[in-house]
Amino acid sequence: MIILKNAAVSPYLKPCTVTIDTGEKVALLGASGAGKTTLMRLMCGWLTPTSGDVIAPPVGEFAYVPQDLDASLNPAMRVGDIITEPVAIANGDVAAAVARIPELLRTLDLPADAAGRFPRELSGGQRQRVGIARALIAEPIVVYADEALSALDHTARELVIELFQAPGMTTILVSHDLPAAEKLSDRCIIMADGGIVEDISSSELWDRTNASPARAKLIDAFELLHASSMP
Ligand SMILES: Nc1ncnc2c1ncn2[C@@H]1O[C@H](COP(=O)(O)OP(=O)(O)OP(=O)(O)O)[C@@H](O)[C@H]1O
Repeated sequence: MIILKNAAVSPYLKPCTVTIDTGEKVALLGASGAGKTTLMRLMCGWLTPTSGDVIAPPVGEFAYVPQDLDASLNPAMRVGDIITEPVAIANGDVAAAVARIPELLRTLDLPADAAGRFPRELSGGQRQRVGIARALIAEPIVVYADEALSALDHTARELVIELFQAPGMTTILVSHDLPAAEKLSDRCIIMADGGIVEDISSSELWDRTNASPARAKLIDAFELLHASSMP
């Protein structure tokens, strides 16, 4: 469970109060600069609130999937070591993590011998999937994904969508992609000007009745983009 009680990061984030239950799938939505990453960093414990409280799983129990998965891989390390690195850093059971690699490679549709290769010996899409394997190796109970999905190729995206649906896994994802947020989450937290302005069920995402100005703008932007991409 993640609990924020009036948690603020002055001057960037206004007091935010939110409770996320274990297993919930939550999307953080909002325009650029709305405060999504700041809120996520607060939940990860990478930022300390200047006021209020944050209760969230500690390092070792959550995974963070960065936006640029490919660039997050160390080119000088072999894929197997890259994948198990978070376990080694957390002083976890590296041998058990190594034993999980073959299954993870299969799940993510990566070559069976990928662990012995360097990132440059894989395709761009395969490297992205190595980044996902790295995030999932420690069997996190919470996964934070900061705009990670938009950069994924189709196969990796579908795989990640499936993995994120695992019951019991809490997923918090920052997204600019409304259809993806609707598909991947049960709940949408809409942010604007450094604060939470709406906390709604994903089924209400497209309903303009009582929509906050921030959500109405997101819907407008999506429709504009969608209309302009029509022939
Ligand atoms: N360390 C910092 N120094 C200065 N400004 C900061 C810092 N951290 C956050 N901000 C500001 O706080 C606001 C929220 O930033 P944040 O990165 O959380 O937005 P976001 O909603 O994730 O945006 P984007 O979608 O563009 O990534 C922005 O105005 C940003 O410039």
